[in-house]
Amino acid sequence: MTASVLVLNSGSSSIKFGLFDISAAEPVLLCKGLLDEHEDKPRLIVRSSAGESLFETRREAADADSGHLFADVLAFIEHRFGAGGLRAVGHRIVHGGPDYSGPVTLTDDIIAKLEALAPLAPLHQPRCLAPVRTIATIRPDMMQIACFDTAFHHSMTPPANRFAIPRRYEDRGVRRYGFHGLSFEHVAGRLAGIAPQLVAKRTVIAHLGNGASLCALRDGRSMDTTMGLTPLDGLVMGTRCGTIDPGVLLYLQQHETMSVEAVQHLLYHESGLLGVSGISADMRTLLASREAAAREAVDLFTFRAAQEIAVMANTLGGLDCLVFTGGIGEHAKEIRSAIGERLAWLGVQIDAAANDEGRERISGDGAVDVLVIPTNEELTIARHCVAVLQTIEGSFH
Ligand SMILES: Nc1ncnc2c1ncn2[C@@H]1O[C@H](COP(=O)(O)OP(=O)(O)O)[C@@H](O)[C@H]1O
Ligand SMILES: CC(=O)OP(=O)(O)O
Ligand SMILES: [Mg+2]
Repeated sequence: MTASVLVLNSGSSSIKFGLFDISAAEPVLLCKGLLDEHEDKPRLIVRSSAGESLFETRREAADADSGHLFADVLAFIEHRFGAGGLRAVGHRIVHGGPDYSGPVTLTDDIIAKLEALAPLAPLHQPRCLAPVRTIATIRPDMMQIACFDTAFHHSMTPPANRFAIPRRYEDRGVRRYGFHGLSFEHVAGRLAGIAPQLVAKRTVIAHLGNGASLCALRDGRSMDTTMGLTPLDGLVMGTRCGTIDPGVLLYLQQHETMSVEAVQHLLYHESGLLGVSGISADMRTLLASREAAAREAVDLFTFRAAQEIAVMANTLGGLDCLVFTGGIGEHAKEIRSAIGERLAWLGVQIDAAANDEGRERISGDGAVDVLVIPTNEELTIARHCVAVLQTIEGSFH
């Protein structure tokens, strides 16, 4: 019965999980899985750390809420690895609001406080918190630990985290929080291992997935980021608009007589790559398409990404290192090279062969080091869980 933690990562386009052995100092992945909700009947797929299929189950659409699938995950783990080893469940919680600069053990009061933040991350917060509620019901004694996307950006200070609106709103928490912090934390840690000489340098990490944001990093700390109060700001995303003239929202409500709910739906679900292409939110589909609208959506994506990288470079006073991560950043060489070309004036130059081969370092002769570092939000959460358990229970290694 190995001491373990189960990690759940609910993103906007996927729910991933990982079971980690925590009996040694560094968590080791035992198995991983995906809750696939894209088809009619949601599917749970579990694989070994080497990728071999271990378990698969489908649910009828009628009882398709992911809560039942999490009950299946727990049952599978107890069957395969023995009951009693699981010490905690760690969750990626997208919005932590102003209070949490690190992980926290969940109580009913804290869960209620996090649920109240749902309007600030409507695509994510309910999906992150649903399994917390399910597990609290089916395993009331199980320790649950929240790890926040916002926590890494607590190092941001004014003016980077300030909006130009009256101060009284800032006092009520209306400011830039930033997201994808668990991903940035992992990549910053890997970068320090791969290239310690770059830690003190001016680095921008580009997390390009279904959600996408940038982090301006110096000495391992977030100095600026493209997302704000909500994960709607910044880059063009799968279905989200990113930065937009706020006058557009007023226009839609006044002249198109759209309700607040309709505008929210438009900006979170119908915009971004999907809205501009009219074809898909999925970068793979757009890159494979011959339609002009698909090319235009990809073009806007790389134009805005390069533009915002320059904004982050301004915060840092220059650019020494650019790191790509996330589903698109790790896998779409066309996107990396298009962004690189747009940033040639900043000293970015991507080596075509290294980029095509998917090497870790893809820079050519330019002044900027360009790297591709796969993210691992689940491992970051597992490490946080170990730290929390050590604080509560003392060392258990
Ligand atoms: N080989 C690939 N080439 C281009 N895009 C890819 C590739 N693999 C994944 N992607 C894109 O990555 C995005 C999903 O990113 P991911 O980080 O997995 O999502 P999430 O934000 O839900 O965690 C999708 O747009 C998908 O098309
Ligand atoms: C915060 C966010 O956008 O997350 P994701 O990329 O998982 O949608
Ligand atoms: Mg993600």
